[in-house]
Amino acid sequence: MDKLRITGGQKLHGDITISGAKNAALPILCASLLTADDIQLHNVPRLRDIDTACQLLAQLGVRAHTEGESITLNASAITSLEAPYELVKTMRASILVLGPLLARFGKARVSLPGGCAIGQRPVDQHIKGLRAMGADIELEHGFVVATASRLKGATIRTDMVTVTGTENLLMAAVLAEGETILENAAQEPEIVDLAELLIKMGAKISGHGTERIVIQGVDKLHGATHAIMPDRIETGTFLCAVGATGGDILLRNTAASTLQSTLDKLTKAGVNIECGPDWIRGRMDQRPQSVSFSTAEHPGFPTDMQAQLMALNALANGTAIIVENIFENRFMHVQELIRLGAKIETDGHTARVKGVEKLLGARVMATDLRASASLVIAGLAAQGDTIIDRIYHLDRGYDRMENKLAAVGAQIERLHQESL
Ligand SMILES: CC(=O)N[C@H]1[C@@H](OP(=O)(O)OP(=O)(O)OC[C@H]2O[C@@H](n3ccc(=O)[nH]c3=O)[C@H](O)[C@@H]2O)O[C@H](CO)[C@@H](O)[C@@H]1O
Ligand SMILES: C=C(OP(=O)(O)O)C(=O)O
Repeated sequence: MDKLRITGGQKLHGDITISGAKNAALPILCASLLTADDIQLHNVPRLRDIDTACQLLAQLGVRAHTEGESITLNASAITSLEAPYELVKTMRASILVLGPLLARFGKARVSLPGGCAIGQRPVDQHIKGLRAMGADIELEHGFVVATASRLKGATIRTDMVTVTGTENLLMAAVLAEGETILENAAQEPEIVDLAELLIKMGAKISGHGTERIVIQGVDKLHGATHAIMPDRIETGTFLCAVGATGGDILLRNTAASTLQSTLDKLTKAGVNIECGPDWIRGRMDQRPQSVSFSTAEHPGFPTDMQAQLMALNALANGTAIIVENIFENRFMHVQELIRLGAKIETDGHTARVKGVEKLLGARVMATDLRASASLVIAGLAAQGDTIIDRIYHLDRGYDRMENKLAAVGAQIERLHQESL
């Protein structure tokens, strides 16, 4: 297992190009199942979840051609309607093949995604919505087994806001007969990106980006070309890093409008933020100020940024109260941040972070994707060496993170398994 070694204390200076968004690319890759024509995607991030999604699509018979950050997919010769456990267990977003397979082929068998470290994460709302559209769904031997002659439009109100739930139902509804209304829909920018691709493919969708999405089903979709939106979480992660270390970084190929709540909190923490049409500059020349926050659905503060902003707070002047409202078990980075010298207490969904003047490098373990990112940020600001173990979590969702950080002055290197 690879590790990262970081020698902290370097200020970050320079440019970083932000990659395409993992959480937009994953549903969009699955949307290729909705047509027999080519789907040509650009700005696809290079990371492990994308490889897993491509393996899953290949297993279903989708042909893919990759060239740099572009992938062309063709689902004209599907050979299987089953997403096996081996692939689904490594990536929960695999459940996103359910809606498209059912809508186009009337059948799908998808392994139930395993309980992941950050919470239980059931898929009951995906199932409830597809049933409302007329699908017959059974849970058999750990698989969701779904059939439908043709899905029928319905008004669906999910019990809570769910991002992949909204995406699955959206992809099912575009080929259903009649009108579907998704109420209490997720409003995340990644939903908008998916809807924009589907519209290019001939889907009739309105209201995406609001809590009520209206879809008029069509008989057939066609090919399209689309560039994946920039990754707002990668953007926010690098801004937290410069907030913790100090310095001046220019993030290119990003979109400030997709991360306003994060930018607001970073500004309160003392980071000087300037935005242009496709760039954000973050400058920091002081000790950060503590900033309290609660995670919420978009446009609220994203749970996927909670760990990173906690790392910044660990070094801040003052005490921050952080409330995690989306996942029941998303504080696993706390124990590791404490190993670096942070002063954090948790009580249920609330963490109290009393900023310290310095962190000291130590050996720590990554427990999930954003927890790993928080340890990188803390390690960059800590005195001495930090070794982060189990960085396969980081590789799931960050595109060559250590290279991007090294290019702006961080002392960070990957220790490959064989060199350990
Ligand atoms: C690939 C992807 O886009 N992942 C993102 C997506 O995950 P994901 O789509 O899995 O997260 P959801 O929005 O579905 O989850 C929100 C909450 O609803 C619960 N829930 C969800 C569905 C369901 O059927 N039943 C149920 O109880 C979940 O356990 C969680 O407590 O949104 C999360 C919330 O912004 C982000 O942290 C993830 O990075
Ligand atoms: C939790 C995340 O991803 P996933 O839903 O793929 O586990 C994330 O991107 O932070």
